[in-house]
Amino acid sequence: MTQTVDVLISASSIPAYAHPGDAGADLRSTISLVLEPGERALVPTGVSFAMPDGYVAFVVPRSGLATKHGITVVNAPGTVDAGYRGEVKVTLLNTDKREAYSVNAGDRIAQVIFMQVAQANFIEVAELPGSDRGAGGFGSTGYSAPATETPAAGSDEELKGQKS
Ligand SMILES: O=c1ccn([C@H]2C[C@H](O)[C@@H](COP(=O)(O)OP(=O)(O)OP(=O)(O)O)O2)c(=O)[nH]1
Repeated sequence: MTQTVDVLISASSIPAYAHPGDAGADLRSTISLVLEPGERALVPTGVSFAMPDGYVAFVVPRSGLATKHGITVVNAPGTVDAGYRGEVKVTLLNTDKREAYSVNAGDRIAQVIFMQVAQANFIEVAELPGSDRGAGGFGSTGYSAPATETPAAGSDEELKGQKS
């Protein structure tokens, strides 16, 4: 079942979830603007929140705008702190190299996701405990599919086996 949290809101248009169970509620622009290729702009949404401590709101791109028009959120996920009472704004970027993108007032430009977060209680130590991964990162596990015991259907090994 979907968890909910009470969030106080002051808004010109209340963000809506398109479907039951959706994680993101759509944010609308309060202004019209044109983003030229490669251009970014800080876009007001007309909403301000008060959420409980221990929560954060993340401002993230809409996949349709990203895929069809190259519109993204520069700092995604934009972090709205629980204590922030100002207007939520979205730093939109038009990554398309050729096409300008027009935003009309009222357009759904991004979405906001509410999540529980913990603050770290930093405990300084001389040496960190070991782990399976250790310090490996940044592609240390490679990029191709891991080798398997059984060759995939249609693989070279399987075809060779059929021939012999
Ligand atoms: O996409 C975003 C990101 C942030 N904010 C607001 C809410 C957030 O609580 C505040 C500060 O954001 P952040 O901490 O990311 O910015 P900063 O550059 O570190 O500024 P500050 O010094 O004010 O913390 O700005 C937005 O409205 N939209």
